[in-house]
Amino acid sequence: METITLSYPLSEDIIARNTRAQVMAIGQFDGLHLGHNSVIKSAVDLAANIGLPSAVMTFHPHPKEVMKKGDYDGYLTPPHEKEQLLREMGVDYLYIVDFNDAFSQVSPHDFVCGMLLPLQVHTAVVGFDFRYGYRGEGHASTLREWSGNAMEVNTVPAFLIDGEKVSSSGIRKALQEGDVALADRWLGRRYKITGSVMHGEKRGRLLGFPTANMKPNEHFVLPAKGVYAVSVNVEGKCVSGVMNVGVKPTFHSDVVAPSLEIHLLDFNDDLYGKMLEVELVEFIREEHKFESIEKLIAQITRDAESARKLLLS
Ligand SMILES: Cc1cc2nc3c(=O)[nH]c(=O)nc-3n(C[C@H](O)[C@H](O)[C@H](O)COP(=O)(O)O)c2cc1C
Ligand SMILES: Nc1ncnc2c1ncn2[C@@H]1O[C@H](COP(=O)(O)OP(=O)(O)OP(=O)(O)O)[C@@H](O)[C@H]1O
Repeated sequence: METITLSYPLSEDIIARNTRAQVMAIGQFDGLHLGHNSVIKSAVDLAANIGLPSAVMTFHPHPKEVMKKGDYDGYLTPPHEKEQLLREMGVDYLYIVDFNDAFSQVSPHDFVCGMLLPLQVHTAVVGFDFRYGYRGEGHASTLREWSGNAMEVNTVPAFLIDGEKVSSSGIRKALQEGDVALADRWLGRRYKITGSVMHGEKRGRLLGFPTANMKPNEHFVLPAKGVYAVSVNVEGKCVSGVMNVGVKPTFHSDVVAPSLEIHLLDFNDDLYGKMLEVELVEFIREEHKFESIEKLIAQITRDAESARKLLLS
């Protein structure tokens, strides 16, 4: 797969190199959940059937981040992970459009005529509720119209689970409520956060539970504060663990930003500076302020046992 970054208006270079018609799925696609998969798979399958390359057009940064919408809280799949997942789906070209204030003002007509037609989009594949252009005024139904019938448009029906439309915002909400099972069901895989191990306050070892303090390498959506059973990829090796997402109220009363701390089961190597991929497996409990360190240690011992039962038995 080739990744191409674009900005509006398109440069002469980009227009000149795009000489081949393509089938393009268009959308934000944060999370690449099962609804997104059905749109992208439909584009990949159609492209194969008619002998054209398949493409995905997405936008970065997230429009909600640029437009300072109050409900923006990070990425489910930052660009690097999105790229990897799309490659695995067999997409030929990934176009990442620079989403900025100026681009947010581009009209639906100009998006179609100034971006999709010069990129030789033969068929645009979008979901039933796709919106585009200034204030989201463009609909799937107007794509063909603005192209003067030069472009085909395939609209994919809603992908539902238990009667509900699978959506990125639903997955964000589920994670923020600690509902890992729902997030996983809608994603079609486990939610994963990637980051590197930093030095912490070095208290964990004294408690008998050394922890890797992880700094996410992107602005990921964080799950609800609490304790989770996790499966961790440490340099290609899969290790089970238990993670606390929280502010450690037993020791601090003024911390606001939650930290991510992982205790790996049956593991003793030095992890500082290493990259971890942490998959959430199950929510175990909420974070508490304990009245003594002994009570905290007893609880973490039970947490580690719960994680062991969930992951290793
Ligand atoms: C599985 C697990 C559960 C934890 N639960 C809590 C908790 O409920 N309340 C709390 O104040 N700290 C909790 N902690 C955080 C510990 O207080 C923390 O690991 C310790 O302060 C060490 O921090 P440091 O690595 O930054 O030195 C938990 C840690 C782990 C690994
Ligand atoms: N469940 C779904 N079924 C079919 N198409 C979908 C589904 N979810 C999204 N799409 C389509 O995928 C493309 C990308 O959509 P978008 O990223 O806005 O999805 P979303 O999950 O609904 O996001 P949000 O929850 O943030 O509104 C659009 O063309 C959209 O119509």
